[in-house]
Amino acid sequence: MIKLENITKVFPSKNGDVTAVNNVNLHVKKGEIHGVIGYSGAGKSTLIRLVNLLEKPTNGSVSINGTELTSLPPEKLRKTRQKVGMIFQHFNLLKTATVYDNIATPLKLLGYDKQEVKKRVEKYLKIVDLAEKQNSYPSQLSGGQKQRVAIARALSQEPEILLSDEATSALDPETTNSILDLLLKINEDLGITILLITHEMNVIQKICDYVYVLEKGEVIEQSSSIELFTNPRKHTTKKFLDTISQRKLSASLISQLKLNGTVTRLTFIGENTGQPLLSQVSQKFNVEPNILTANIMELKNGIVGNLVIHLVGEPEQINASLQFLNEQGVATEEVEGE
Ligand SMILES: Nc1ncnc2c1ncn2[C@@H]1O[C@H](COP(=O)(O)OP(=O)(O)OP(=O)(O)O)[C@@H](O)[C@H]1O
Repeated sequence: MIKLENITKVFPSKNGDVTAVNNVNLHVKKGEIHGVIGYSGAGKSTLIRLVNLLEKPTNGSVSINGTELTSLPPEKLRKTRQKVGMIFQHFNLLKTATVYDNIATPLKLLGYDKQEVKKRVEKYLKIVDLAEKQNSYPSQLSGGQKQRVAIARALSQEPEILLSDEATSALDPETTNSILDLLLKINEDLGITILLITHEMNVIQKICDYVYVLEKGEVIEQSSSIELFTNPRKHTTKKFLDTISQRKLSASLISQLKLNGTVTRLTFIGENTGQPLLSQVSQKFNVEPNILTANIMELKNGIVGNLVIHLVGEPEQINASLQFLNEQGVATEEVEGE
């Protein structure tokens, strides 16, 4: 559905060229939700703007439904762009227009007649649960409601793809959740493919099927969400995971605990709390496992559990216990003090 191949974007500047996006490949299949996560300056905004050619790539190709966009004549590009809706961090609503007109105006400009415009505005306001606000002005709405209007406006052009540029970054956690629920509903009920950029791991956790970690313009790690949450490889990915789980323990505590054992993170898929396995470990081997932190993360496609344990015992017994846990499908990772 969306395919970026070897995409690079270089901005020339007085102090030398800036490579905002460097040789990125990305493939979003129909009906999936993919997320790009990265810190400020990683190149996220540039990357998402390359998808509908709001930025022209310096190198590489962008295809939507098999159509290569970079070589399309303007009229055909305009038509293809209509398949791609976009929502933004700051909503981009017209302050002087009512909710109704914010959605209706772009439709009128596209040439739809009055009846069709009315039908669509009402249909999509209902989908975003704001039917009663059509005569309000943006200043009379909360942030979450403004984003709902922006979503209705994007949907009213009946796109196949929705691009989300930090759509929840300006919202509080509860409102963020309700907007993410709405995006899930849109994806499921209307079959719309979603590509989003974010710096918030909870957004990835809640709605993404697949994740790309972007750093200095490059994708440094990519995988299904479940794989990323169970087996993060890069330091940056682990730092993002630290923001949503109690993965961090103080360095001094870890050093102290390591005097008579190891501190190990166990990650497993499913609701199993890990407790029965730990009982087996202490029965089979001469070790004593103590749970230091525990949490369960609900992802879009499953549940990932995380336990940090202090395993007390002789090194050979500890190694044998860890091997046993690996054989049971539990990922183990030694926790370092930072
Ligand atoms: N029009 C431009 N001209 C020159 N440099 C640019 C331009 N747009 C972006 N950049 C540079 O490209 C790099 C990536 O910027 P980009 O805005 O894509 O990152 P980001 O991950 O979206 O960051 P943020 O979350 O802060 O918006 C930065 O170094 C930025 O300064």
